[in-house]
Amino acid sequence: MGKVIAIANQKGGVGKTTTAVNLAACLAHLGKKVLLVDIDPQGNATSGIGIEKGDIDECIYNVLVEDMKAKDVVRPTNIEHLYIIPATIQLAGAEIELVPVVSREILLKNALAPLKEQYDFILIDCPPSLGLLTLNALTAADAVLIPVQCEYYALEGLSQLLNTIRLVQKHLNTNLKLEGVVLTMLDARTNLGLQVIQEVKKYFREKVYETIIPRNVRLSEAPSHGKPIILYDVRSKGAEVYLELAKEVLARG
Ligand SMILES: Nc1ncnc2c1ncn2[C@@H]1O[C@H](COP(=O)(O)OP(=O)(O)OP(=O)(O)O)[C@@H](O)[C@H]1O
Repeated sequence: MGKVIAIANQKGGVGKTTTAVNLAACLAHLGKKVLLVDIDPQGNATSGIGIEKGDIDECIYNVLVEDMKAKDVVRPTNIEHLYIIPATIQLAGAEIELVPVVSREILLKNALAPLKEQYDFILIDCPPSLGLLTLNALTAADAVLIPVQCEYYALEGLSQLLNTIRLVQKHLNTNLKLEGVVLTMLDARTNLGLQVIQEVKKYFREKVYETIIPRNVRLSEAPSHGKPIILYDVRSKGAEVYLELAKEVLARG
């Protein structure tokens, strides 16, 4: 059975999508069959992986709101072994449209269940909120990976997220584990970074791995330089840190 990892943090711009896209590409490069599920209405993982917005007929919206089968929305990407369920701006209304739906927190879990046997990893790129879409991701996931940008307000935001994760563990998904914390856009290990890690360890008994993604890692080497989300060529130096992260994810199993 494939492992489902939600990449979540309700804080905006902390590196969720950049981590999701590059981790997915690196896991695929290491020979794993990977499905990236974009549940952020901004659709940055979708465009970041190379799918033009005008080129999308069906997306995760049709799965969650219109009951379409997830397998019918999966698309191949230009990267071998990497597939995506795209998102479009249509998804922005889904949280309101789903209000009358009973068990609306488990729609994604149910939709992805038949795909778990077909992929080694399913990565879910969450939107910057703790709303219904993120709850669906946390409920569908086996583990959650938290990108944290180490700045002054990081700890406060993190404690909100960890509180939500604990509530999800209690009420919606007793199997949810913490996969790890990715400290993004850091130049070096700082006191704030260490404080963030300590905070996480207070909440979780599982061993949490820590990966540091430096700020502006050779952005100029990225083939999609100039786009908001950088998808590194896995052979480039910029991808090294994501390859290390992918190896840690594999080692954890
Ligand atoms: N390691 C990094 N070094 C420099 N810039 C980075 C790094 N990681 C991400 N960025 C940049 O920071 C911005 C936000 O990153 P990203 O979109 O991945 O965050 P996000 O948490 O998914 O955002 P949102 O909350 O809007 O979904 C992007 O412009 C991205 O290119």
